[in-house]
Amino acid sequence: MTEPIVNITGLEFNFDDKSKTRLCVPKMSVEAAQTVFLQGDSGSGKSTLLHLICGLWRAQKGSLRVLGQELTTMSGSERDLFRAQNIGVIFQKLNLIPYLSAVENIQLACQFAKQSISVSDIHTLLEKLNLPRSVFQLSANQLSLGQQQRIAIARALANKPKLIIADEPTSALDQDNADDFIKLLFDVAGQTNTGILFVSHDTRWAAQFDEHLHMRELAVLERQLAC
Ligand SMILES: Nc1ncnc2c1ncn2[C@@H]1O[C@H](COP(=O)(O)OP(=O)(O)OP(=O)(O)O)[C@@H](O)[C@H]1O
Repeated sequence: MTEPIVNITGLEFNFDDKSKTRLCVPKMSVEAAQTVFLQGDSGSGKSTLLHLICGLWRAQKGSLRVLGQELTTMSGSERDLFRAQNIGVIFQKLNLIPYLSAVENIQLACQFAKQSISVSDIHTLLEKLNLPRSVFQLSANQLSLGQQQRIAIARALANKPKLIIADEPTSALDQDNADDFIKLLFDVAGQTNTGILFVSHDTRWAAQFDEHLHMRELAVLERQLAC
């Protein structure tokens, strides 16, 4: 049997803060090409969990394997490279470089992942995402939010990741743009057999996902306030 692309057992993450906040995730998995909608109350630890799965943060205890690699024993730079090469990340804050064009933003992400991509492949990807050719060379800050979202998806897909992690990616969009965004994400991920772990407060789309997880069944957030 193949291992899930995300495979968590007995994970514990302690914030380095006075409140001694700890997130515990006994068990969680995402299968290859599976789409998972993750829901939870504000402050329940959704973003923290995604930061751990992306390798932005490192848990102190337990096991967190992504695509067969144990992230808890990697150094920060190893996790950065692993993320760049294997995980497409789309956060609410798109983190595009504002003065670079769509094409340059994607090239930069590929350079960081030590992978090469041709300009014509970038154009094909951007066209697939319905970004008009006329804006390919404009800087990101000259584009609409919806266009910037498309670049963020293209950048997340450029390295052909097996997993996309999206943390409230639609919260800055109006309903029509948000619906378009989800459709695009599913279309492109479906064509490439990419798994999706998607966090949102908006449950309208939950039914479209293969699995619907809730933080209260998945994790415990403990806080011991210092006296
Ligand atoms: N850098 C930090 N240092 C200490 N505690 C933090 C830090 N970031 C988050 N927390 C705490 O961890 C808990 C989980 O936060 P997190 O951002 O993961 O929740 P969330 O479910 O994503 O919330 P929301 O839906 O409001 O974005 C919160 O109680 C928060 O106060």
